[in-house]
Amino acid sequence: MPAHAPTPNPLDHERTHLAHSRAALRAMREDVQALDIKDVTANWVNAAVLQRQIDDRIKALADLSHTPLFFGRLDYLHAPGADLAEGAGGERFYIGRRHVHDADGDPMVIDWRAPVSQPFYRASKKDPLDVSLRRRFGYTGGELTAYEDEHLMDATETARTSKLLQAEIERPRVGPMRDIVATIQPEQDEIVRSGLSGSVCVQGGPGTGKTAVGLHRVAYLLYAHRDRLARTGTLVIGPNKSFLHYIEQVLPALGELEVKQATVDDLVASTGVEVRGTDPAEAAVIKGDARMAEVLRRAVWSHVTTPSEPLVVVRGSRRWRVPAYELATIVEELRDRDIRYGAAREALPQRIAHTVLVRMEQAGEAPDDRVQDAVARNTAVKAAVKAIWPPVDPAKLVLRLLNEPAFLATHAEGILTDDEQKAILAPKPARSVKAAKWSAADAVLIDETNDLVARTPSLGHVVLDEAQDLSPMQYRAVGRRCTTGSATVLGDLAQGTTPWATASWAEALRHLGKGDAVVEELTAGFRVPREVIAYASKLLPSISPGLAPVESVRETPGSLDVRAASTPAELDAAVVAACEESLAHEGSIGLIAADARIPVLAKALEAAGLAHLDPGEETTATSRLTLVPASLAKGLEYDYVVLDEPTAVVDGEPDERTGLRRLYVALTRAVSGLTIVHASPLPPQLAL
Ligand SMILES: Nc1ncnc2c1ncn2[C@@H]1O[C@H](COP(=O)(O)OP(=O)(O)OP(=O)(O)O)[C@@H](O)[C@H]1O
Repeated sequence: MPAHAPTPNPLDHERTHLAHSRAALRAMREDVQALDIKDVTANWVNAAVLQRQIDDRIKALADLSHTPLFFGRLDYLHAPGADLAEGAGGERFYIGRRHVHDADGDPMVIDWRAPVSQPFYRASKKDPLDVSLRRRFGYTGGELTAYEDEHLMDATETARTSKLLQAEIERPRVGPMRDIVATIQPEQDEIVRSGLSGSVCVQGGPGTGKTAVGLHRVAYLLYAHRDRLARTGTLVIGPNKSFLHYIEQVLPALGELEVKQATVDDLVASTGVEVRGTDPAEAAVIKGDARMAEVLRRAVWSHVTTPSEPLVVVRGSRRWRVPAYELATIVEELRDRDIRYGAAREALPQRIAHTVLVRMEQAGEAPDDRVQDAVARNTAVKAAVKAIWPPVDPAKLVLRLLNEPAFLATHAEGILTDDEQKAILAPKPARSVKAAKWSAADAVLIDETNDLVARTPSLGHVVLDEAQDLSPMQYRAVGRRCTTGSATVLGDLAQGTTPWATASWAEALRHLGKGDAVVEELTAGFRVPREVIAYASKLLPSISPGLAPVESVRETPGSLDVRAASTPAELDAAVVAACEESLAHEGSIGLIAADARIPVLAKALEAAGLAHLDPGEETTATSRLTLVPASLAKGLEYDYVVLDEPTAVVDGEPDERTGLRRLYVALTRAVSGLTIVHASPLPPQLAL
């Protein structure tokens, strides 16, 4: 499409292009709807698969009235690739969520993930990347109402912060998390578009866009490596169900419907045990320690015994004898090979049969493969295999370790101290796998054991969000699900609130098996206004001394309000009043409080006639107030936050540092305003 001369009213011109693009999208959809697959395939299975693909495509081509079809425009000085094709002039591209073409196949809108779209996110005055004009579009209720230009090659034009970007970030939040495809920042884009083969770890303070970046990276990778990832699969791992519910619409909005989501607990649920118990912190820390992997490895492999008896296989009138030392050699060879316990066990009968076959050949017989198979299935061989290399049931093995002090002592010798062993032994012995009160950490141990017995299948790419909270054993559980794929690890060391939270990314990545991942840092904050993040950052020296505070991109005067109630009795009323005031604004409101305060506050809200939601329930235009236990606030955000009694949030945790970290999370959930209401004195760090 040739570059046009400037028209008198650019907005009209752009609206025309929008109308034409929409018509083109409609035509694309109609084309797919008109497809008749009756003659293409007679096989009903193929037909069903094809029909599903067509239905998905029709869904993906829907024109959603509130999702702008394009959000940007790039005018190149030369047509991309002009250096290869002489004589090509400038070219104009509209950038949107999906590719749209006209009846001739010429592009009307280019997918944001295509290489020609990249300068929309990366070009700068310093490095214009051949772009003479970058235009951003503003929409109101689906109508194109504004645009903003940057002439990247005009040295006289002064750089301004984008009002459209500011408006996009401050657009009131109701409903689930949304995509940021129109406003991805250059440092975020570098992460989004980094290659599939390498793993990336992103350290970033609250609201720096880690989750957003991780999700857009998945969308990008699916675009760039669609076939490979369709085969191997992609997975997003988040801390809990309400968080996953909050983010679940982002990828579908970007046209990606196939990405799975799970918590770490969901992953290890494949072990089949029901998690009904909890561990004291001390036991959970030890069970989550990477040393447990070695204890389990030893315990599994301890089942293999060195054969001391010869094996005699009777076939017809002949007896074939394999002496014990030869069996021992086979066993040693299998042990030394880097294969799983179960795979080696399956290989053993064939190995023995092979030895028998060699003997037969030496005796002048000419046995074929069928004879080898028959020998492998021979009762004596089966019995020998069972004795030498018995099957291991992972749940039963972990049950024994946690219930039989002597069994644990044998395998934990030199790895866990006596006290550590005592700490993880079940207080009340459980009789069976079914009867045991398994904890979440136990399920991870079983999952590790499963993998020692049979290799866990690997996905193509895994995004791990809020990664700082995982134990080493949990990292291993995630890592074995992407051994042949790559990972995007997202987190903030200052927000680690589990007793086993990681102290360094290098260590976490090692446990994950991705020690070579690049660690990137995001420091620009998009969520929290400057005043609020500065206040919360006062906690940083106490909770994560090495970390730099987030630099908010947003100045919102009056965004922080700290109110003291004179008595505890007044506190509830003051909190309710603060919620009522917040509800006068547009957007979502989160009342965050120590978990123990939730029932009291729920009653107070009810008494005041204020209906509230639980985290994970969707906010709507009429139901905008969510009552959030501090333990579930991580990763979530609200336009206005009322924070109840900070000291209670701190005191709700087993130690002060964890308490202050929990408070840091709670203080950093607000997009437009934070009101803190307290009756007890604030933690001294905040008073500084
Ligand atoms: N480039 C951007 N343009 C517009 N909004 C953005 C951008 N980057 C991030 N945001 C917005 O900032 C908010 C915070 O992003 P996100 O939840 O991804 O941050 P986070 O780093 O994961 O935060 P936390 O550590 O609290 O989990 C979201 O509303 C997100 O949409």
